Amino acid sequence: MKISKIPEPTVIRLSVYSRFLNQATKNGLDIISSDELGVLVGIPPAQVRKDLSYFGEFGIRGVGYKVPALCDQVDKLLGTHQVCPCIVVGAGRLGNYIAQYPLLRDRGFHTLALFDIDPAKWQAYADRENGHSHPLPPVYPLGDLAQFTAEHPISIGVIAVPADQAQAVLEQLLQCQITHIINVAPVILHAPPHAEVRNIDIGQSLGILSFSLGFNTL
Ligand SMILES: NC(=O)c1ccc[n+]([C@@H]2O[C@H](COP(=O)([O-])OP(=O)(O)OC[C@H]3O[C@@H](n4cnc5c(N)ncnc54)[C@H](O)[C@@H]3O)[C@@H](O)[C@H]2O)c1
Repeated sequence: MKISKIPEPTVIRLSVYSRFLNQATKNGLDIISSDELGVLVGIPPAQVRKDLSYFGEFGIRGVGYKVPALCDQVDKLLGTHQVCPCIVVGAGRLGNYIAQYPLLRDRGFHTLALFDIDPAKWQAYADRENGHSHPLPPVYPLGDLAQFTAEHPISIGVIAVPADQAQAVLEQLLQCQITHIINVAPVILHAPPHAEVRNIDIGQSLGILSFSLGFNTL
């Protein structure tokens, strides 16, 4: 099935189901109905049934869905069942956190390396490595980005640098043929149509909540 044929809001909901179903599988839940799934993830059951209809007649009529099998199908559709090699540019607090976050690794998001302009960040990695063996990804100079990406197939690049550096980093990633990008810097980036940039900004969500709370004074 071609993922491009599925509308984006459905893909977003599938990733919500995936998160829930992975946890439910770990907890040993065997069967779930679309009604139960809808209530538990906060999506109307009719919408859940419509979304899951992308899998054809997969559920057991009158019973529901086998949780591990449904989880497997959703992850296969999203592509999260396979390893997705990533790099992170900006080895600061957030960049390191993303690179080391176990849940992302569990979901196939493997950070192969971080890149930074600050020699202290490469040195910190070298010191760590000399001290003991560890599973953390290496930190390299930004100048090594082109060579590294030529030698390793990278699916996703993460931009975790200060806002005023983010556009330049985006352009460097594009030059390295990395077109699928997560940007956590609080800035709007300008990307060509063939690139897909996803922005993640807690500040933006706070603004929306602040409005919902009625904090506006107009
Ligand atoms: N998305 C969110 O909700 C959220 C939350 C917190 C922070 N942020 C943003 O994430 C970004 C990183 O935050 P942080 O706290 O990790 O910052 P940080 O200062 O700890 O780390 C930034 C790193 O980027 C490196 N850097 C600077 N310019 C670079 C360049 N051109 N190329 C490569 N590396 C470069 C720095 O040397 C540093 O190691 C910032 O833009 C920050 O505003 C976003």
